[in-house]
Amino acid sequence: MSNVKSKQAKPKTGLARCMELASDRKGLVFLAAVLSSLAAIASFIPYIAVYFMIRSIIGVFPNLDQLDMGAVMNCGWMALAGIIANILLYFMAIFSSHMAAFGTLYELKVLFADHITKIPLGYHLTIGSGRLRKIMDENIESVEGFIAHQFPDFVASVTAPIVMVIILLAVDWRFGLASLVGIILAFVAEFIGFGSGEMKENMGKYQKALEEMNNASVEYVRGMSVVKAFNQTASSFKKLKEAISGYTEWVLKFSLGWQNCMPAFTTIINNVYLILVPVGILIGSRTDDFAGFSMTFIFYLIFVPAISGVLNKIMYISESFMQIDGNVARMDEILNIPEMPEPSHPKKPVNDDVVFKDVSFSYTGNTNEKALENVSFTAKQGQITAIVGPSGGGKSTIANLISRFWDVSSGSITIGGVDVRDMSEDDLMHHVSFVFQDIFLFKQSILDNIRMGNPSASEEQVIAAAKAAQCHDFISKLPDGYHTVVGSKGIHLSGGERQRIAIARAIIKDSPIIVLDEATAFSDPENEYLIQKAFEKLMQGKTVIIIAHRLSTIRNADKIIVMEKGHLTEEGKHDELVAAGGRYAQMWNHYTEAIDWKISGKAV
Ligand SMILES: Nc1ncnc2c1ncn2[C@@H]1O[C@H](COP(=O)(O)OP(=O)(O)OP(=O)(O)O)[C@@H](O)[C@H]1O
Repeated sequence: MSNVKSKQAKPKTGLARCMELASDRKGLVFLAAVLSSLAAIASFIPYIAVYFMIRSIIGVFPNLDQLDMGAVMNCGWMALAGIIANILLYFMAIFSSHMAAFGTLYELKVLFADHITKIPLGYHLTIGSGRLRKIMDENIESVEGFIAHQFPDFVASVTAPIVMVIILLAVDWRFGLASLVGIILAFVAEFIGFGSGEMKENMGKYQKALEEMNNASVEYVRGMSVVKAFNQTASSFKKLKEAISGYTEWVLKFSLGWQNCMPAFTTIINNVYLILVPVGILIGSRTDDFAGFSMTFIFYLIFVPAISGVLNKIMYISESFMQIDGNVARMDEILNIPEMPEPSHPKKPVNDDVVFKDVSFSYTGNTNEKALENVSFTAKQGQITAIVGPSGGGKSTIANLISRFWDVSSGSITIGGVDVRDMSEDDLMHHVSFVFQDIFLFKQSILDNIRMGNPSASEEQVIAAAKAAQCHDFISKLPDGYHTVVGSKGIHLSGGERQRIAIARAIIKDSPIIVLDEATAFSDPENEYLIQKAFEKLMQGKTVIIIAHRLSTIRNADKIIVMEKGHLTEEGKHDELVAAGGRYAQMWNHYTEAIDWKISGKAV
């Protein structure tokens, strides 16, 4: 991987960053720039040819029979050659720039895809898939568009005005200056419109708001069932509503920012004769050589409209420059997330004890907002350690840190005596299996979904795991059995069935450590019974860390730890903790009261 694509790139302008990204293809980019400039220069040739043609005609007027037809024809050919040269040179420029752009895009996408698999998994939870998709699809694609189109046009928009100014001043400096006034005014209007810091900032905010709206829309669509179930509307989904309002605000600010400059710019470039004609009248009324004057004046009348084309191009390029600045900044924001460091000499755990030692962690990097503070406990090999506590206590954070979704801020987590940061990613993933509440099934066959836990497993092994996870019966009843594709032909799996498939996945993975997030609610007692049975199979002989929501399931746990506001407040077996009369005892009393209430409520 080239240094140029280093992910720690400092903030740069979009142009500089795109050039850096394409630096492996400098030759092609340079060729595109040269060809594009030549194309722009060639585009002036027809105007000059037409001028010479008219000059030949006026030179003999009214005696047209003295007209040198050869010279006139040559002018015609010259105009045609200019047009063809412009087309060919521009085609070759675009061809070269596309060659450079496609190669760069390919590498960038591979780099980005590789990078997002190496950043801490926790970032995926916070960045959001809508935003990542937009960056991958739109922001990175725009780098390709910029190198392929806007860069050659940008070079042409620098060289063309220079050549144009030289021609304008060389033929007659007075008409030249008169023509330049329009160009300068147009540039001023454009600079006010697009070049101001405020507009750049608005463009950045508009792009960001678009991203947030994307993210919120994806989330809204995903959570549609919940929104509907609670009889809510899109406008009541606060996040989406706010994202749409934010987008509306910035798109309006950005668009309205143009409202004065755009008409000014358009008026100027469409009225290029505004100053030229009065100057022409002034000079013409005082000249002794009227024939010479009229030739020159005609030249300017023919040539000056070419200015509009050049200035129009510059305007669109200015807009794309603002966009690319924001696009590469957002891409670099992700590329600059440090990758999870991999140990150079990975160590192997000697057993499957999981030990938290003085672990503190903050999601924000702000040490005042700790999600965990000085948490120490040991989950012994082959034992069940349950984590309980009120919402926000830090239970999921503990689970996430074990598999390095994030790295601890201080302290250490070891597996079999080895800090998880000193284990290779493969080894760590091999050692730990997760079963979360939020289960993701791919649109693939159930067989492949279970096999995800162990890609080399045979069909028989998959079926054995499914049997252990209590899902064989319902899978067998599906139209294509294990080969039924999830989500196809109206196949719908219940929450409990999905959870059992996830358990089958973990069973087939057969890692020695299981981190389990017990589901908070089961739809029916039968499902609950089956899931419990599946859990029991999964937990057999493993080191289990279970985030428990119903205290009945953990009565027999070897150890229970109570988490409150990021602190481990109690630790022990069920009976010990109940006897201690602390927070756990209080929770247990509430729990048994609730059960009693349910039973007596049923009896009434
Ligand atoms: N991705 C995140 N970014 C920032 N803060 C977070 C993130 N995830 C959790 N937190 C914060 O960390 C603290 C601990 O949260 P955690 O999810 O670990 O609690 P929990 O005990 O699992 O809660 P619950 O039972 O509701 O799932 C909370 O204050 C929470 O707001």
